[in-house]
Amino acid sequence: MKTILDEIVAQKRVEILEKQKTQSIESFRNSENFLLPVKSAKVSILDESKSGIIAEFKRKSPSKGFINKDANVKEVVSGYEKFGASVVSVLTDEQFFGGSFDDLNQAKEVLNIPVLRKDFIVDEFQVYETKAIGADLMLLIAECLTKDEVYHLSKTAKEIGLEVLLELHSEDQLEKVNEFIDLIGINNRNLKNFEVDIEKSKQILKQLPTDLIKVAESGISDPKTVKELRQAGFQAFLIGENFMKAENPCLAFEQFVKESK
Ligand SMILES: O=P(O)(O)OC[C@@H](O)[C@@H](O)c1c[nH]c2ccccc12
Repeated sequence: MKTILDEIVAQKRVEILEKQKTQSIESFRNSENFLLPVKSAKVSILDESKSGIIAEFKRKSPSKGFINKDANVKEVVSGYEKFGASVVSVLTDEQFFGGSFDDLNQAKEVLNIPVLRKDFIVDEFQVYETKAIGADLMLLIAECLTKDEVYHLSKTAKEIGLEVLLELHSEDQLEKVNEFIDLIGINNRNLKNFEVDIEKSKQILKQLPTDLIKVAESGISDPKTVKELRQAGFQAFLIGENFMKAENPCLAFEQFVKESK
């Protein structure tokens, strides 16, 4: 059966082909951002003066539809940083998540903490693009990549200075972890059917390499859950919808951080 993830990836491949008509890896290499140093998410997450939260800017999602269509990106992400976010995640997929490069650029303009490009990266072209648009790290989703693809894409990312967050959803994807991965995310949300199961993160955690930063992703809406996951051994928490759906995402974030300490 064709899943939403298959649909998104198929669409990505169409977009990449379209972009390749006018852009090339070479053009990315020559871009202004390309030689700029990246900010380390690893370092920021381990900085104990911050919350450990990777706060996400997400306008919509395939599972929820519009969450906050017209949110002001600069306002929201500045609040995230001010109240202790370790990293900001910005969706750059347009069709399914309502994101854009412009959102990422605007976020970059006001932030001092690292910015994660949240998208569906399936081709080397997008890795170079990620650096060219000024992101500090990128997401790779194990579910839609072979072990070889994860290896190749993460190696390329490291070569150009980007950090890599590899997202896993099940134990059998652990074999895709390699030496170029900086952070491992366990997605509580099954991208095939959108079911959320917090216990999932805890189960897989026990089997993760100890030297990597471990991120619990998705479906977190209670500060107590963060405490619980931190106790279990997670160092970072990727949270989007819970803040974005609030009338004032910054305030919601501030409150959440206080209660999750
Ligand atoms: O909004 P939530 O439930 O707090 O989840 C954030 C983040 O984990 C989620 O947006 C996400 C996790 N993996 C992804 C892959 C692609 C797009 C989005 C995602």
